[in-house]
Formats: sequence, structure tokens, C-alpha cells
Amino acid sequence: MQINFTKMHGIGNDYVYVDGFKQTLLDPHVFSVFISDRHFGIGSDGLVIILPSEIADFKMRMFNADGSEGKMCGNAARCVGKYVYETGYTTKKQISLETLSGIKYLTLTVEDEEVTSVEVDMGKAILNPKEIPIASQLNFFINHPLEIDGIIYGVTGVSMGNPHAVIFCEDIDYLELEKIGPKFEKHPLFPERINTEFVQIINANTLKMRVWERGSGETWACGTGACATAVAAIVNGYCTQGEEITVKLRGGELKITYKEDGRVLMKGSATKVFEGIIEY
Ligand SMILES: N[C@@H](CCC[C@H](N)C(=O)O)C(=O)O
Repeated sequence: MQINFTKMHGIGNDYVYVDGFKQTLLDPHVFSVFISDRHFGIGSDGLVIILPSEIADFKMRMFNADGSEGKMCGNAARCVGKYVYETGYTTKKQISLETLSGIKYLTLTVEDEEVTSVEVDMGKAILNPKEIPIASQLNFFINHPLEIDGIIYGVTGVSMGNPHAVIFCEDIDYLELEKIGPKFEKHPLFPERINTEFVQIINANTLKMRVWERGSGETWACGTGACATAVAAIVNGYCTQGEEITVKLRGGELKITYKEDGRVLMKGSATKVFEGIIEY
């Protein structure tokens, strides 16, 4: 069987996009593992399928590189906005997108018919451990100590539709994420595993972040992770709610605003790399 695909990335967080209007993938979990392999597949952080929706303009399903399905992906949401506009599926610059964590609203910036950036209304951040989920009876999980390999980390739990553990560190460049990331991801405190962000404060409006993603390992960016990071920085008193925060990731920058009403806005680029056909 031949599958047509488009390779896209949001500041280096790269996925293989399959147009679900034209093709049906019977086993997307298995297909995601196959195409994500950087030696034997296409090479990506996972798979995104763009689909029709009965309750929004479009629907997105996303799968991590290990085949697990993610409920939300910020970088993929921006790329889907670019894809549906530039393929002519819509002429709208405000698009609703169904995800497993609810409907998200995209606003496209278009120059010469090319989508140059996308703002996503990511909905409300969730700080209640039970909803994240974190196995804790606390009402909030803010800078809570967690020992991994003899080191105490201060963990702030945030859900952006998917679970995040945010940790503020002095210097993130030296961290060996491939060693410590899996220990957070699989810790019994996090019954659905967790995405972990390691964050350095640059100043009150700028944060630097690396991420170990549940199901994909270290990626060059994570949109939901950048949103969770901005929220965590605010609840820990490093930044101010309502102000725009620049989150610098390995693959580029995102602009995040945690609004007074609890919604989080994320703005950044979306890039198409190439199209192809793969035998499967
Ligand atoms: N890279 C994504 C998040 C992808 C899903 C995540 N690994 C999960 O399983 O929750 C983003 O840009 O938000």
C-alpha cells in the first residue's frame, strides 16, 4: 500500500502529516512507529492525521513515535492550520480544530497566500493534580519535591489537555535528558506518564526550555509544553499573568500569553518541509 504524506514541523517538532480526507490508515499506532524511525522510516516525532469533523472545521489525531495517541499537540495544531489553508480546504483565517482534548481555535497570519504564523487558543490550563493526572491528594502541585537518582527536583504539574511536569533549573544545557527524562515519564506519580519540561529563567518575559516528551523522547520543541511552562513560571512567581512570554526551545521560539481568564494563547511558525509517498 502507498501512503502520501507531508513532512512538516513547528520549530523543529516534526511530524508526518497524512491527509485523512483522501486516505484511511487502518492502524495509525503501528504506522506512527514505522514512519517515525529516523533510520528505517521517514524520521519524525510522530504522526498527525487531518480529518473532517462533525463539530469543528477540522479534526486532528496525533500519535507519538512509540505509537501512543496524544490528546493534544500545540505544534501540530499550527501545522494543521497551515496545511488546510494552503491546500485550499478552507479560505478561513479563523479555524476551529477538534482534538481529543476539545476544540481549539486557530488564527492564521497569511502573507502572499502563505501561512507565516498561527496563534492557537489552547483553552484553559488545568492545575488540579487529579485532572492532570498526578497521584496526589493536593489541590495544586506547585514546586513539589520529587527525588530522581538522589536529586530533588521541584515539580509543577500543569495539564494543557495533556500532562506536563515543569521543573525550573539553573542551567538546562548540561542536563542528560535521555537519562533523567524516562525516569520522570515512567514515575508512579504520573499514572498516564508525563511530558517533562526543564526550564531556565532568562528574565521576567523570557524562558529557555528543553523537553522530554512522553512517547517521543527529547524533541526540539513542544507547544503544549511551552504553554505549561509559561503557566508554571507564573504560578511560581517568576513571570506575570497577562504578559507575553517568549519561550526559547531548541528549534525556535514561541510566544505564550496566560490570560487573566485562564486561557493560554500560543503563537509561532509552521513549516512544510517536503511531500512524499511511502510503501507500507
Ligand atoms: N509535541 C507536542 C505534544 C505531543 C504529545 C505529547 N507527547 C503527549 O503524549 O502528551 C506539542 O507540541 O504540544
